[in-house]
Amino acid sequence: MAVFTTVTVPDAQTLSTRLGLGEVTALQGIAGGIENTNYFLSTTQGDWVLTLFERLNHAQLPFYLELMRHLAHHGVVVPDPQPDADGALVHSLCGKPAAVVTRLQGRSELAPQVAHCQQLGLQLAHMHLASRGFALHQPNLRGLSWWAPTVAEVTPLLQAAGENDMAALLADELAWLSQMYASSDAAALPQGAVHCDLFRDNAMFVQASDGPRLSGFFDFYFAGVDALMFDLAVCINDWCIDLATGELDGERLDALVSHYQMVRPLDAVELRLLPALLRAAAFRFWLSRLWDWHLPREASVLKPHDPRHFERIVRLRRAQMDAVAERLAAAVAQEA
Ligand SMILES: Nc1ncnc2c1ncn2[C@@H]1O[C@H](COP(=O)(O)OP(=O)(O)O)[C@@H](O)[C@H]1O
Ligand SMILES: N[C@@H](CCOP(=O)(O)O)C(=O)O
Repeated sequence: MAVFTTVTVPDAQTLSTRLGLGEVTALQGIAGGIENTNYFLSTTQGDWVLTLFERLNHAQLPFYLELMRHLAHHGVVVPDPQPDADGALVHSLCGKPAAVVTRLQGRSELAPQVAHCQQLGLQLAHMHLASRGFALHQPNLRGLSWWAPTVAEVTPLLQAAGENDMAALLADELAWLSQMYASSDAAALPQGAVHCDLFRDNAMFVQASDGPRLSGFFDFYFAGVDALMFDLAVCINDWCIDLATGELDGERLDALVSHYQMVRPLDAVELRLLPALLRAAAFRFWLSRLWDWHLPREASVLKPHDPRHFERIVRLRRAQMDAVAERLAAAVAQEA
């Protein structure tokens, strides 16, 4: 359950009135999620999601909420944060920073098929095109500059637990990725404000007569400026794998990459570095899961995700660089 702070109907009404959203007709806590307090809120003017932020503070939130608003106003299917009379998107409720965003229809597809990956590829590329005009800048806070100190923090804990192989792999992979990021190819990668955590549980689908239709992406609270291909790599490592083994599923990979390419063709350096960025994206989540596992924080991460899943993926992507490069080139060629 993810209601850390209880919100009453009068509390919600106060905020709804301030935002000009009408009378509250329903308020229901949302069970999913691990980080924030979320409620479905219905008013006489529509259906919304009310979030009370348990970790992020007022100063940190404008980047994420303004990005969502920018994307929503440029035709991308994302929740639209509602402003107050002064145009502010970050509000206060029950002593916490809060936001009210439009509610997406549908549900997450936790066993995505080719058709879901095609939709994801199209909409992800649209989102990357739309984010180009976004004026605020914040780096990906879970990027390379977070990795080195976090590896230093986690390594002694792994060693104390007798996980010396794991600690060695962490160090080796960090060294390889640091070198990759220092290359001229990496410096040439197109960048933008990207989601950085677009796993299958952060998208919604509705069923249309011709198949699933992506109704939106949400949970932008790890977004930041990074290579567009890093965002695509995060998606591939979650949407296009066999969850039990971490192995890539060729058909879903082709579907995602070829449909992305239809909207935003990859340039040569992006295609060349994508296998390396698959390693980077796997490493990022392996490390954050190790960090959550060994250094759990109060009032967040109720049930830490299993780091072993991403350790497996790191090992696979290291071993499969050439095979993955070939497969990606074929997927891109489908649409050339
Ligand atoms: N804009 C939205 N529209 C519809 N449902 C949403 C929306 N935002 C969040 N949800 C629902 O709330 C749940 C928790 O949201 P999430 O952002 O994952 O929480 P947390 O930040 O705590 O991890 C999601 O699984 C989804 O069901
Ligand atoms: N997707 C990350 C964890 C982030 O949690 P979220 O619920 O905020 O998406 C992972 O799987 O490690």
